[in-house]
Amino acid sequence: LLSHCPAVMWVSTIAVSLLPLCAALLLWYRDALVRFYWDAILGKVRNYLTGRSREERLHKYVLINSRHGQPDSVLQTFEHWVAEWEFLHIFTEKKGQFLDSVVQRVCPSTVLDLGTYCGYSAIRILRLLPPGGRLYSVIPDPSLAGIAEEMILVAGFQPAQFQVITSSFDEAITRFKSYYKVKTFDFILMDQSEGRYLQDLQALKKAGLIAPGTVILANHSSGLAAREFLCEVRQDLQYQVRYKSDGLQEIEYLGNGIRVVSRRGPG
Ligand SMILES: C[S@@+](CC[C@H](N)C(=O)[O-])C[C@H]1O[C@@H](n2cnc3c(N)ncnc32)[C@H](O)[C@@H]1O
Repeated sequence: LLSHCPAVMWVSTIAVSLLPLCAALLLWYRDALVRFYWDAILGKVRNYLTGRSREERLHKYVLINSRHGQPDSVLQTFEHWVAEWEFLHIFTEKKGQFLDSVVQRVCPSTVLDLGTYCGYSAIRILRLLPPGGRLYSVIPDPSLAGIAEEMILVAGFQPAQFQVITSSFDEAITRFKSYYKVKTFDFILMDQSEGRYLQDLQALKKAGLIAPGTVILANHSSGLAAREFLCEVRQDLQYQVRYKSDGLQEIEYLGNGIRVVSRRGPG
């Protein structure tokens, strides 16, 4: 009987025709949905039950379970936490290996890590820096900065090798030359919110903190929020997008150098 009702037939037709769109949207926003699920529901329940934030729970777990002074053990303990306990938005597995390969190739002396979070990517980079290399890592939230700094120290790095900066990204960028005496960065990891990528890149350039040869690795740069950033670096002949892998874009600042045909990397 229902199949003879025109209204039901219309609704069914529309529902079926919208299915591919819904599937595409689910696929496109799957990372955001996973994040929402963990952040909004399970995370809050756990915060309530333990009286600690997720990052404080991770901090305690790493302090207890890692071998202090051994960066790889600290990194593995982070990864174990993510695999067994709670989702964290950090570089792991494929992305981490790609980050390692870029750092090893660039061999940077001065590094900027935008979006320290709990210090995972900072430790990952620090363990590959040449002697005398220094990493500056920026995170506006002071409680996260405290956790990250302790994690980096637990991994065995000395204060002379790194600086965790607790300030807005804008303020940090304006102070690198005057206060931290940074000339230019050889390598920049962009893992703050994607909507900031373009403005932070422009601010870094305006402040004279990037030079020909500076390599920028931008995470989640294929998403909608980073579209403007990606259009800019693709169109501007001063940049070369060199490798793409798993949502990561490796970009080299050439200045007025010559742009060569782009190469595809692993992944
Ligand atoms: C994806 S996490 C960085 C993860 C880190 N790179 C790692 O792998 O260990 C990004 C961090 O930057 C912070 N962040 C991003 N955009 C921000 C903004 N506009 N203001 C304040 N904090 C921001 C987030 O709160 C989070 O702590």
